[in-house]
Amino acid sequence: MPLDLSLYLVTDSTAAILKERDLGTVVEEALKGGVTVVQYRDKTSDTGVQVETARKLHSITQKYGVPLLINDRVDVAVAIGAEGVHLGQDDMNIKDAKKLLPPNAIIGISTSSIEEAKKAVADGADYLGVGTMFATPTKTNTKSMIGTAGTQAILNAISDSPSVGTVSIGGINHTNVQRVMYQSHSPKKGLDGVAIVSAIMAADDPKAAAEEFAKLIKTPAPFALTLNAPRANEAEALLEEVPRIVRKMVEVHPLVHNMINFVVANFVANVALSIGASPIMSPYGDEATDLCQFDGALLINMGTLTSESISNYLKAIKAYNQRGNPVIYDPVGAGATHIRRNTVRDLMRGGYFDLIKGNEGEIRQAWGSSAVQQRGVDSGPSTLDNQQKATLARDLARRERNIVLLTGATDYLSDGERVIAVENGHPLLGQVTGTGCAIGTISGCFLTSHRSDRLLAVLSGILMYEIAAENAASKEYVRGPGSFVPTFLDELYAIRTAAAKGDDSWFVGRAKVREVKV
Ligand SMILES: Cc1ncc(COP(=O)(O)OP(=O)(O)O)c(N)n1
Ligand SMILES: Cc1ncsc1CCOP(=O)(O)O
Repeated sequence: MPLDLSLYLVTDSTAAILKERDLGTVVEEALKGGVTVVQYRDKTSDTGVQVETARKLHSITQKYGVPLLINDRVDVAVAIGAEGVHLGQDDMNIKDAKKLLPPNAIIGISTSSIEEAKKAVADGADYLGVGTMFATPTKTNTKSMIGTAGTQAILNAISDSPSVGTVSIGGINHTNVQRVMYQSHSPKKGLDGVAIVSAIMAADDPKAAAEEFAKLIKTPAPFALTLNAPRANEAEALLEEVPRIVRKMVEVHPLVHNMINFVVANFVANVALSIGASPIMSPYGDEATDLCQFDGALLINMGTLTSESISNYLKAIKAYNQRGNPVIYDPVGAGATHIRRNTVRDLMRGGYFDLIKGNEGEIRQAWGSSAVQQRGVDSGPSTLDNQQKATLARDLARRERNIVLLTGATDYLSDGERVIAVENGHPLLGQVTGTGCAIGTISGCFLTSHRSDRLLAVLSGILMYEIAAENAASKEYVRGPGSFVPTFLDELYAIRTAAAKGDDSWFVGRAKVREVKV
């Protein structure tokens, strides 16, 4: 029987999940919906009951040509002639299980670290249950939550073993399954599927739930990033396209939904209006289901975080992710408090960000560096040299499979392959609150208007913004931050007006951009 791990059902007979229903009926419905493997997992029944139940389930799975695996109990698998077993780290080891099982039996094992995964491969496992992906009420005694980043690291470590299958398990549902498959991906090895308990077993209609999973697994995530192969002179090639992308953004007049801190909301809304976009400031997560229909971008800026913000953010991220519209994350002050540190972790687990934008301290926190202590929202003294900043931006973008912008005197922008350094801008930008936050909004406008190359979209936004700042600062009547702000808005507006007329002269010879090799 071939092993197709794409939609792997793990059974659960507890009242909370199975309710009053018959296990065999629920499993059969799930099989009708497209489940490709069934694992019988029963932590409480006596051996006799387990053998009887397993035999009944086997007669059902055989009708659908789907393998039945038994959780933990090699003896039960042997007794009923099941296709294989799923073992935990504390169960019988693979070598001993092989002695008891027929030669073609399937053996899977749970792994939550690189060491466990490498050992499982060396011991001859057919597939690995990799997890726990996300916290789940179905199993609370899990060893560690590894998320997509931990899963990617495991896949990377065993990428020279293409024949060993992998499924992710823990907290996977219809909302996150595409992101789990997309982000849990190393260059040479991706997941073969997902293992699901409650999202199918507890569903009112297990057949429909399985069908929906099968459909989602086959379809690329709506936010999947197409990586454009770097060209010989990448920076120059990108720059040639910038004026066209700015013109396009002005034409599109994009909507940008800002969940932004109250300190900068007014300024940021004015920046968006000046460039020809349409801003809406809405911290209310339930509004996102309506707002995302307009195909604009969502900005999450956690500058003035409250106890209610997080659930609002997660609702909005879910709506925009499902629709495939850009989501930008600005983890303001990410390393300032333990609440913010946890929020970064929870939001990054909770949804997909097309762009993560922040200063050095914030990007290091998003990466998960320990001992990042920001003083307030400032980055604090830099601990990284330029090459390290470029590498950090590249690594985070590669891990998250998105775009990362690390801001500073030099901005580093990466899609995981290319790294572009931008040296435009003016020191007065650092003297006005909200000028950093506005880059998140600007990026949203450009990501909405130009979807085929997200790095180019964000680069175009940064250049429009920073060249306008240089133009403003060069006026002799600009004496400091106070006179800079209105002039800056005027200069953004001037570029927008020029672009609308097809005039690209604002850009000629102005970009200070280079490609960084890391
Ligand atoms: C496919 C898959 N992966 C992981 C597990 C978890 O197994 P284990 O760690 O042994 O925990 P229990 O399931 O025994 O509670 C699994 N069952 N299936
Ligand atoms: C068996 C198991 N092992 C790790 S998490 C888990 C339970 C997954 O359940 P659910 O799919 O309901 O989150």
